Amino acid sequence: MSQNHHYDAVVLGGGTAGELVAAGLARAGRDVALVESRLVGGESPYFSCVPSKSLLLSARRGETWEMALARRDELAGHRDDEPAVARMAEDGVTVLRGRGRVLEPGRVEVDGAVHGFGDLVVCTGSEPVIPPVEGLADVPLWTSAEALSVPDLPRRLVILGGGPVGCELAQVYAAFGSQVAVVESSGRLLTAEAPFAGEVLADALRRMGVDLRLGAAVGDVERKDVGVRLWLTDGGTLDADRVLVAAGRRPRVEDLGLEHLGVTVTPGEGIPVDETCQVPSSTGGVWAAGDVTGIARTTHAARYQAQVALSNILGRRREADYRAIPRVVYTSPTVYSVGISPRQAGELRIDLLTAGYDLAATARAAVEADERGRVELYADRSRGLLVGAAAAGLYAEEWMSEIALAIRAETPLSLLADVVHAFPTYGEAVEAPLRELAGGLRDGTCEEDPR
Ligand SMILES: Cc1cc2nc3c(=O)[nH]c(=O)nc-3n(C[C@H](O)[C@H](O)[C@H](O)COP(=O)(O)OP(=O)(O)OC[C@H]3O[C@@H](n4cnc5c(N)ncnc54)[C@H](O)[C@@H]3O)c2cc1C
Ligand SMILES: NC(=O)c1ccc[n+]([C@@H]2O[C@H](COP(=O)([O-])OP(=O)(O)OC[C@H]3O[C@@H](n4cnc5c(N)ncnc54)[C@H](O)[C@@H]3O)[C@@H](O)[C@H]2O)c1
Repeated sequence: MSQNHHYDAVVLGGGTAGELVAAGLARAGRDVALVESRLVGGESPYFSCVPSKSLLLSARRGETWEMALARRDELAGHRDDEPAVARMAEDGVTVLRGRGRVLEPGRVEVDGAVHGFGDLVVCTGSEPVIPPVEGLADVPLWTSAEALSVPDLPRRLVILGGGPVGCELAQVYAAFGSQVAVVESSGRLLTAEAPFAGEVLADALRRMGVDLRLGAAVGDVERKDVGVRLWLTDGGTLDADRVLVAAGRRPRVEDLGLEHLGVTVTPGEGIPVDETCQVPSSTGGVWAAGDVTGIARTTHAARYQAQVALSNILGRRREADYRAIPRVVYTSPTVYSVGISPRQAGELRIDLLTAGYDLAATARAAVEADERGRVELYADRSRGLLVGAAAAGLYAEEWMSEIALAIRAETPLSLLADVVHAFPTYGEAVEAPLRELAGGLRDGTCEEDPR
């Protein structure tokens, strides 16, 4: 096959990470092509972050489903990527529409046309995992992409998975009147995070009428004359008009031809990257950023990795540091986690010192008439440093940012314990646990709240 054009760099995948790398390289004078098989912009603006946050906000405001849909679709640009394509063109990026696949070192095929490249940046994102449940393939399924782009409001919705996607969408659909059940095979919601966070959220969802089936898996699914019946491993059954699969996502690494560059990929696992976002390869010049690396799987992490890759491709060495990337579930109340979780600490054998505080004890909770939630801070006893935190509470995504900074900057606990917060804010809730941790590390004990 003859080659069309040689680019300094080809970026595979035009989502959050791919757009940022391609635009940055083009602005620096490189000849860049961005290959995108679906919509330039990727998941975040059209199928994930933006529509889900829009619907959650509409639910909190008490809007009708019709108003919420109109707002969601407006914010998602009606899933038209022409403005994004135009922005790429303004930056000097050539957009190649189609599926990209590496043919050999320095050559990539995009829907039959061959192009040359110097550097290759893989930003192909992730895809939903469909669990191997008997009968599931024979019933009409939604993944989050359908749930966030179609206009239907199912009367009875069963969600498989109680992670961030399952919890956010359970709250959306319950708020607008669907009868929602969540089946979560582990014993609790948000199983990767601090146990109290899942409990606060479970309480909020149950109060909205969500039927939580925790510790049960779906054993079998059968299509009925009307809807679907699901048999659970705990002996229970659920009837639904729609099943939404929210059972995790996996990096999109297959059929990219990376083996031609000496890159080993394992289905279900991220493309390996070093701290500069470079992929070990036999040719050099291979980079990856975003969900495809399987490292942090959020839009802000995709942007961070894209900036790191961009800097290194341009010859300015920069290393990624993942110690304080926030993980936020935008339900009401919000669940915010950052750094090491208690579960990870157990896996890594880190001896954690924990201090917590109920938000109900803040004056702000009384003012807002919302006393739900708690904050917990985790220090590494051997290093004497704050290494993780979790909070469930109103606006936690905003007032917990200082804790991310403290973890990233390794700010001494004695200094953090001296920081003054405005009254009356939820942010005051971190003061007592910070003092408790500082005191506990000094004395080898963890003191009671001295207030
Ligand atoms: C329901 C939901 C809600 C979420 N909410 C949030 C949130 O509130 N905040 C947050 O930070 N994160 C959120 N996330 C995560 C966030 O969406 C992702 O982390 C982010 O979109 C990853 O960006 P990316 O650039 O890595 O991949 P993507 O945005 O997925 O882009 C990858 C692109 O590559 C293209 N592609 C793949 N293979 C090829 C190929 N061979 N050739 C050409 N093109 C290809 C795809 O079509 C896609 O457009 C949410 C995720 C979900 C599912
Ligand atoms: N606000 C945000 O930043 C945000 C929001 C949503 C999603 N995300 C990203 O999207 C990714 C995917 O989220 P997710 O919630 O789909 O995945 P997840 O892996 O976090 O959670 C999936 C859950 O499904 C459960 N599960 C798996 N198979 C099951 C089965 N057969 N039956 C019942 N339960 C089953 C698992 O135990 C797990 O708790 C996350 O890694 C996250 O980074 C981010």
